[in-house]
Amino acid sequence: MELSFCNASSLRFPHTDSVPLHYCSIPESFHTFSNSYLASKSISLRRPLIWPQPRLVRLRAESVSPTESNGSVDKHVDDDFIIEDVPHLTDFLPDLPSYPNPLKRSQAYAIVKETFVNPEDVVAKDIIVQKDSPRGVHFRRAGPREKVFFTPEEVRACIVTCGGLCPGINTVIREIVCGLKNMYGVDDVIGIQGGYRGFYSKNTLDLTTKVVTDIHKRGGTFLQTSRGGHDTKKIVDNIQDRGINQVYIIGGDGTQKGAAAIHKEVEKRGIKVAVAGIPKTIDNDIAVIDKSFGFDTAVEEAQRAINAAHVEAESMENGVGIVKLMGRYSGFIAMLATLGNRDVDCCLIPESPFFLEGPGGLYEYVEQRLKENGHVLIVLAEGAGQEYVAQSMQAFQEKDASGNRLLLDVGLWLTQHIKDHFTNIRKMTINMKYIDPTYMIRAIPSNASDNIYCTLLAQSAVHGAMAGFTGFTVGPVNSRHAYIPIDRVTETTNTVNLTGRMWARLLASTNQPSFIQDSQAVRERVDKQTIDAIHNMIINST
Ligand SMILES: Nc1ncnc2c1ncn2[C@@H]1O[C@H](COP(=O)(O)OP(=O)(O)O)[C@@H](O)[C@H]1O
Ligand SMILES: O=P(O)(O)OC[C@H]1O[C@](O)(COP(=O)(O)O)[C@@H](O)[C@@H]1O
Ligand SMILES: [Mg+2]
Repeated sequence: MELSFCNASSLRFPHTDSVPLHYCSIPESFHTFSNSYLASKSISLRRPLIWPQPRLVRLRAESVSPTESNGSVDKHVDDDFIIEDVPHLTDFLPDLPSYPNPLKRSQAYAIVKETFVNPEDVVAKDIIVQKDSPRGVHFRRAGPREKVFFTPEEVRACIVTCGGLCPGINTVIREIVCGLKNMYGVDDVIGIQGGYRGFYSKNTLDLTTKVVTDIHKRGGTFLQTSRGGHDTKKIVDNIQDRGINQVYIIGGDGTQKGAAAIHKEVEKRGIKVAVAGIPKTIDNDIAVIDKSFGFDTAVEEAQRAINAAHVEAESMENGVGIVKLMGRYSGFIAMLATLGNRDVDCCLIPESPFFLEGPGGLYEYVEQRLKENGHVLIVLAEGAGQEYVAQSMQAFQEKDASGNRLLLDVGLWLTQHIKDHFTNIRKMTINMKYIDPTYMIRAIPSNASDNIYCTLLAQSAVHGAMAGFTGFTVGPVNSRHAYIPIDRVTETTNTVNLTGRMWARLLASTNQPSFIQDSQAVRERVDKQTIDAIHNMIINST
């Protein structure tokens, strides 16, 4: 297939009808797919795809010498060096005064050699490159800046937690409060209770370092959470009424979309409010960042359930242990909990369709393991096989308050089907043990490594907001913390790459069937889906 530029403002897909495209409206994710993807598929462009305004490289006044500086600057150094920058309060409040960062005087940072992040520092999105590959996409490196745009006395910060639970939320809350106080001398931090709707329907909590000192030892969220209830206007009215000027929003993909809407409304109203998103998701489904906080804790905690199922299964003749783990659309917990365990015979995830009957199917494999090993252990993600469950239950699509599709219980469904098959068709007696530990895993406090991660996230968010950045999400990209435009993390979902090496490692470790009879066909399907996704994005953006 060949893609070519027809002219500067339209892009043609020769194999389909012509799809006109304004050069200035190529969606960001297009670029993600584009240069490297297109190159790998031998798709040639007559000129490289580069980011159009306003997402083109913009390093602001902080990084530009006084002679160069007259507001924001396009730093279009190289066609293939791209910085996806985050907004700054001075974008819509150009006369905002700045102040020297008080961190320099703080006890903690007094002897640090380079207290402040070099404004030119960026973090590369892709670190596996070849000699001739484009330099690609970069994000602004997180950390303290020489100039801040708030005095400690003027800051009134708030923290809100939304969506499902995840280990480590309380650590993030604690470290935002302590970071603001201990690094910047900020005393005024309030907690919004019960998620987004708490902005306009509940009283706030005063969050002092004393109040939050022990909360990291508890699971859940000290501030409570909810789904639904996002009303941008009411929320921003409330932010204004309460005199809040820094908003820290902890939550998943839905929450980050809400944060982006708040940021846009704030910008529209021209008020000095920095909006910082801290990504939370136990499913690890947030794009761009390496991994979400609480994920390691969840994988570790899942071992207890998997081990229990294994003990049960191996203690009886023809024991079948099934464990259901979280993962709506992304099977990361199931995949890594399986890889970390080694007793698991089969892992089923939403990304990888499976089938039950016939050669290469699950029943055949279960029977083989029962004969070879006397027992079998299956781990499955809640989103796996939903199409089967929906068919057999003739369910209609229900949604939760946030609009997420409510899943049917695939664990119970699979348990019943395996039982029926072996009892009625194979006339074998099996001992089935099904464990669903999902809420138990989510509700625990984070482990030590996640606590460290949560601290970095919280402190990076505080540094970013104090430096006047806004509309950003913070997170590690190739293990260096970065400020990422919120839209960037919400426009796609992080899922297990079936054609990547990690899934192959799992298959090699469990020796389970891949449920793929024709791997070339799957690769082509994945490729086609990618091309279709690009195509759809182009259509949607025109
Ligand atoms: N597209 C959206 N725009 C604005 N707010 C949203 C959007 N999607 C979800 N939200 C809000 O974000 C919050 C959490 O969303 P949810 O999907 O339940 O959890 P998570 O953030 O963990 O994905 C809810 O209050 C919901 O109303
Ligand atoms: O029952 P609840 O509280 O709605 O949560 C269930 C969902 O929450 C999750 O744990 C995480 O979802 P979010 O990231 O959207 O909060 C999913 O794995 C699961 O489907
Ligand atoms: Mg979500």
